[in-house]
Amino acid sequence: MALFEATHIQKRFGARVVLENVSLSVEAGEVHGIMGPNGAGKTTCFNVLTGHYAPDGGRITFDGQDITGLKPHRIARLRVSRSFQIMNLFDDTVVIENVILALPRFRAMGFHPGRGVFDDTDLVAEALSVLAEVDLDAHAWDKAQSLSYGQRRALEIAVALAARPRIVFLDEPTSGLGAEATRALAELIRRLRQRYTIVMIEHDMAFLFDLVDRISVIHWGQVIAHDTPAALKANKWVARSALGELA
Ligand SMILES: Nc1ncnc2c1ncn2[C@@H]1O[C@H](COP(=O)(O)OP(=O)(O)OP(=O)(O)O)[C@@H](O)[C@H]1O
Repeated sequence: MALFEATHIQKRFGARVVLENVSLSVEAGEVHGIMGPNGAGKTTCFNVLTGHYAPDGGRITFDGQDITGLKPHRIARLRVSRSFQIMNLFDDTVVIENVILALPRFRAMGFHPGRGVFDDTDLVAEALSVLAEVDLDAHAWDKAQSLSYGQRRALEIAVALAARPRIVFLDEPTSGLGAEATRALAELIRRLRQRYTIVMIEHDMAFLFDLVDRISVIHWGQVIAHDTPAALKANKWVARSALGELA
């Protein structure tokens, strides 16, 4: 049984049908890529899968449980995490604070005016271990705004990992990164894949094809192909219609 499965997902905005019939499944331990031309509906698909938009049709299951239409916080509580295309960090704070604020145990404690973010040494240790997973533990007490662009992307991923997700959705992780930072990110994802199931939208074909087990190609509101990178490269029709760079 697939860990995460979406069947016949539909989503429209007014009269505009963005997802007409999207079905995809992700196995536990897999790195799954989502690609397709600009405006194909990839981010909309993520938004539906993670509860940010309610679908107009179709069904989504996670670990056998129907999660269709659940609110984002309910889905997040099942340990489904996501990162966003636009960097979503608290810049004025130190690196580790970004992670502490995302820890489920910190969030469950609620807000108390007298309590500081760093008061609980167990939470600090937990956040440090998350930062170590993305190689940012040495920068834990630096201001978030002092990080390089590539390190900021790693911190964003750490924020997504803070909930110890069973599956993590990354929306265009290489966007805005130069060649060196992209290489470092590929290395990071190679390590993370040993612990996490990952789904990522990506435009950088070389990056994607190198890292993923399978790819779903979204075009015209549907998954037009679903296969391994090698098989997709060999599929001339897919290459012409959706992979521009490879054609
Ligand atoms: N909230 C919304 N209201 C109306 N239209 C929307 C909304 N969100 C997305 N769309 C439209 O849905 C279409 C698909 O957008 P989406 O961002 O999902 O595509 P994408 O494949 O992620 O594109 P890109 O690769 O450029 O990020 C676009 O035409 C977009 O304008």
